[in-house]
Amino acid sequence: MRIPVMILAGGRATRMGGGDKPLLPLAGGTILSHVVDRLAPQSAALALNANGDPGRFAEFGLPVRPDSRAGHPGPLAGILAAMDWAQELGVTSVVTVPGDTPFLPGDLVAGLVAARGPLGLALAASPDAAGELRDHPTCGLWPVSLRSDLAATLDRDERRVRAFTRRHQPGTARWDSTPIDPFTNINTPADLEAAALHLAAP
Ligand SMILES: Nc1nc2c(ncn2[C@@H]2O[C@H](COP(=O)(O)OP(=O)(O)OP(=O)(O)O)[C@@H](O)[C@H]2O)c(=O)[nH]1
Repeated sequence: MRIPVMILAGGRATRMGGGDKPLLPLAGGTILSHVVDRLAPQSAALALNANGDPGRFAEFGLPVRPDSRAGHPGPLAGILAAMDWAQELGVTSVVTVPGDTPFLPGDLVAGLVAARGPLGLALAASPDAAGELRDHPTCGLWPVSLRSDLAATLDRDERRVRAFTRRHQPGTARWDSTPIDPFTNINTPADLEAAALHLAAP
């Protein structure tokens, strides 16, 4: 099953000092180019969720969709935009990934599809430093059937992605480090430096 993927790039990057974190240079490309390279072979269609002038992402040639609900900060607004896009495409599910995770697995979409819960929701997960399995709630497979519940959640000004996913019995797809955790995200300049070193290693 080929499923569309939306890359969430609507954050404010406060820990990075502001601006478009996905467009920061990384190992001969940008953080976002690494995300796109990993997702393009496994998705039926790719789009970006970002607000403001879409022209700054022109080099990628991807559709850029703003948050469906302006004034609702946080990733849930981006996930709603992904569901709206999926509905327009006439498909029943959509995958979202954060735009600041350059090491995503090459079998992400297939793994999420295989792990779907009873309502069709699946989240990616990986063990943390203590070995505890930790889910990554912005990296998941979302059934469009949850759209009206998600819109109502935003209308109530609830912003926590985990609180939303817990209500919908998510399945969990696990990936281990190879040797880096594939869901490592880049939040700070030190994270960016560490990612560049990892990619430069032989
Ligand atoms: N559409 C949308 N996506 C968001 C928003 N805030 C965060 N995200 C996305 O959610 C994912 C996780 O974001 P965070 O790391 O929590 O936030 P960030 O803006 O990237 O960075 P910080 O401001 O440093 O926390 C990333 O893919 C962000 O692009 C938002 O207000 N709207």
